[in-house]
Amino acid sequence: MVTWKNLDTLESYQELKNTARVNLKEVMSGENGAERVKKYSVPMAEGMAYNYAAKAVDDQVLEALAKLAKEAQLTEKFAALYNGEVINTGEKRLVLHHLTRGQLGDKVEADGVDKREFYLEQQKKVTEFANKVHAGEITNAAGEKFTTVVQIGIGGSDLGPRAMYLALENWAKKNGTFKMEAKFISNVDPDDAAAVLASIDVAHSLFVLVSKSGTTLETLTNESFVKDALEKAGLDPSRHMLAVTSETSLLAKSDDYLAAFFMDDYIGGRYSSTSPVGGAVLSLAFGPEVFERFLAGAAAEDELAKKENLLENPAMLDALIGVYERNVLEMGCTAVLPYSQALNRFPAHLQQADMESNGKSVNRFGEPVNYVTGPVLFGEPGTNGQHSFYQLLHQGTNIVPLQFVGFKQNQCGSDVVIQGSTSQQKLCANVAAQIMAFACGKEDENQNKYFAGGRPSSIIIGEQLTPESLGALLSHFENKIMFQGFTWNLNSFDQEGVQLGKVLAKRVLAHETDGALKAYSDLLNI
Ligand SMILES: O=P(O)(O)OC[C@H]1O[C@H](O)[C@H](O)[C@@H](O)[C@@H]1O
Repeated sequence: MVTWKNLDTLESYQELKNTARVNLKEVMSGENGAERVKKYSVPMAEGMAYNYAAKAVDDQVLEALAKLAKEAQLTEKFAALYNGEVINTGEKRLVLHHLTRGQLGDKVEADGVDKREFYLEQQKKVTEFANKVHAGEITNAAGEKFTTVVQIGIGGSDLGPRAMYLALENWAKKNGTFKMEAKFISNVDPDDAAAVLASIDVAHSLFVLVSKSGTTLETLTNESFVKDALEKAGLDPSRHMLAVTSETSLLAKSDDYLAAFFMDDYIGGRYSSTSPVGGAVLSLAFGPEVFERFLAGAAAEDELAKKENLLENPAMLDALIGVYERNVLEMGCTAVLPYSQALNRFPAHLQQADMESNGKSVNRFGEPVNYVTGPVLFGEPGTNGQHSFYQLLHQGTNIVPLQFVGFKQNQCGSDVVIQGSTSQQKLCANVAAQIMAFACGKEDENQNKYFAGGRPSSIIIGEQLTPESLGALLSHFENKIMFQGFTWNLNSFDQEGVQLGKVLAKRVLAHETDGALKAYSDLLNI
């Protein structure tokens, strides 16, 4: 049995607050620092490692964090989740995204079926469909092969799949598994759909309409936009569109689609990349085998999240160091900085995954909490970010904990030696340099050129960004967010905070406004 308690009622949290602060600059200098880099590292799946040498922790803090993990029953709560308890209390739902990629515990039955079987069956349907499209067995009305796939969706039905597609696009081209180009339409801004439509050959395009609820205004509007374009091109939309939705949504009952693949209410939108929400577009783009390799990487990382020993559980450790930074060291933001161009949109996906999950002021029982919860998360790939917002990270008045991600090898294999080093070496040299610059700073009599240091970071290092390591990376962050939510005693799986704006926008469109909202409507010519 697990008990759900607020963080500030836990004894180990008080103990953690009383641990001595670590002087990062000191501990990362000299041979001491070199030792830490070797010692403070946890293996992840697929040969990756989570290295936290440059975080402001030492053995005492880690011990206190281990006690906190125990008292907060993080392992037991994760087990309760994957064994099918109603963890999403706000919506009274199970939370089963792990089951889309593996079986971590007991068989979970809901709605009268074995849920693992249900997810496998949907994945099989996606695989069969994608194989038929690639083989030219499913074609357009003229009998020609589809060459492009366009995902229409927003939020969780866009960000994760889009980030994953971009992460593997060049890898697939290099490895001969690239099958179809993918594009994404998300924004209700008509310029988004128009630009995508103008960039493709609609007659040879498949459109995947993705909406778990089947009611999202932006997605339904964009569906109409695309249907209109197909009709204007003399094409039958039902020969070009498929749907990914929950079985209970209205979309599931429509005959307007070539095929429909299902998820259910137990897969949160922002956790749906490993369901058909990501599966359809990724299988069509790269082949189902690549998608399965991605799932295998996620499943392997999920297994590590079950480990009770904090120092062997990278997601739990990352989560608790984050809680320490947020609640004890009082740092309000966090930045995710992948030194990999392919992870260009990964921070955007994590913005939703993290902030929509843990951006909350009430606990899982709806009672206000007396401590801070999820941080503001942002990020950009390095080295680009270095020439942009790193100024604030190095010398600003806020200390922002950083999460670097780096790979030893690039994806495309092409590189050049300029001034004695390859571009890949330059990329990796930069991330190493940044970690040390943030941790140790630099003395200077000129205050303008002085770097205080003491700015904590971690780095996930992998061999290469492949389907497996991408899956592992995704799982790591999903599980990190989950463990933080457990520690803060939040329900990380609902998102009531997005509702109010939707309701007010409807009112504006129906011209049912007064006061300032009416004034804004007038200003915007609605
Ligand atoms: O997949 P859908 O039901 O269309 O939902 C799309 C998105 O919109 C909602 O407003 C939520 O904020 C997101 O969590 C969700 O991913």
